[in-house]
Amino acid sequence: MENMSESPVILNKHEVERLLSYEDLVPLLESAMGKFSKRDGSEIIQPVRSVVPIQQHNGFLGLMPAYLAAEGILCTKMVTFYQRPEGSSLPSTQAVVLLFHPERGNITAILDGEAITSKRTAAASAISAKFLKPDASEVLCILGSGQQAKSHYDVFTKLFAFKEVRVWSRRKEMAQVFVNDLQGPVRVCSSVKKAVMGADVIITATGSSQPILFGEWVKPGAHIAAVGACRPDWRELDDELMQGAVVYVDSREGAMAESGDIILSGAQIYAELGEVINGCSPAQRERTTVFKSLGNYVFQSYSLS
Ligand SMILES: NC(=O)C1=CN([C@@H]2O[C@H](COP(=O)(O)OP(=O)(O)OC[C@H]3O[C@@H](n4cnc5c(N)ncnc54)[C@H](O)[C@@H]3O)[C@@H](O)[C@H]2O)C=CC1
Ligand SMILES: O=C(O)C1=NCCCC1
Repeated sequence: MENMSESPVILNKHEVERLLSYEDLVPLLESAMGKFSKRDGSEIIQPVRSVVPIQQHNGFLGLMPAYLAAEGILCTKMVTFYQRPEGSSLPSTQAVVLLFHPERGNITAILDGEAITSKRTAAASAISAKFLKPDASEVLCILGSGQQAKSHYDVFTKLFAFKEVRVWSRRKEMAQVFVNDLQGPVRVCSSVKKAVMGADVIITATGSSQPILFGEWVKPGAHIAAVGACRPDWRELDDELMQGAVVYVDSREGAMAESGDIILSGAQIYAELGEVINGCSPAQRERTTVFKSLGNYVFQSYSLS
């Protein structure tokens, strides 16, 4: 979308949803993750995001600039996340992505960031599963029933052939509402333990700040895409799980600054997912693996630019 005029293009949520397909996004994101992990500053510059905590409202504002020289992408995302009470009509995650002309510095596009965040995050988890899930993966389990749960359901069922999909949400009726909106069969589970027992792939996409997923319930060799708990004092996974698994991250610096599951458990980071993509670190599929996702790189606008 080349915009040479003075006024930036403005795309709302529906337009972004229509234009941003997983077919485009997944391979582009995989390539970008690989480039990022080379730490070759001439390819991708992306500092750890700045976060402004908004403690009195259980939220934060994140500022996420990035420059992808080869692709000519200069952009920043601004995102807020608020822990909302169950049933709140407000979205927990809201965002805008600004694209700049890398030579001239003017703003070329203003994009709704909610759909970008949903799809980009789910695409990153799908890439982690592509490399790290057990070879014979039959059961997918999703913890949470919000925006990320939905985008993860969409891309995981699109890319992989699971025989069974389960969902758990802290209020069972919310899990039922979630399932009612989907096309395929999904089993609503009444506890995290029931949902995750025997699952090959587990997605944690909740707003929790305390562990909800415990290592003793997880099938050895399972792959966990841990999407929530993006603050240094928030958790979704317990110490046993974190310490016993092979832990992959999107960005080492980001994880050490922001992931409560890593910082508070003392778990060692084994590799960045980009290092696996580049063939520099093995994908230990036979072990229990955790991909701790933080979203800490702004390839959000990649396939729209
Ligand atoms: N890693 C990444 O790149 C990204 C991570 N996130 C994170 O993903 C998580 C989910 O985000 P959204 O789906 O946008 O939020 P959402 O509000 O749409 O859904 C949150 C879900 O978590 C559940 N939940 C909230 N508090 C809980 C608790 N204490 N225990 C158990 N379940 C709880 C809610 O019932 C709901 O099902 C958040 O933690 C958010 O920060 C969001 C965007 C990108
Ligand atoms: O990468 C993002 O976008 C987000 N990451 C953590 C939670 C809010 C959104």
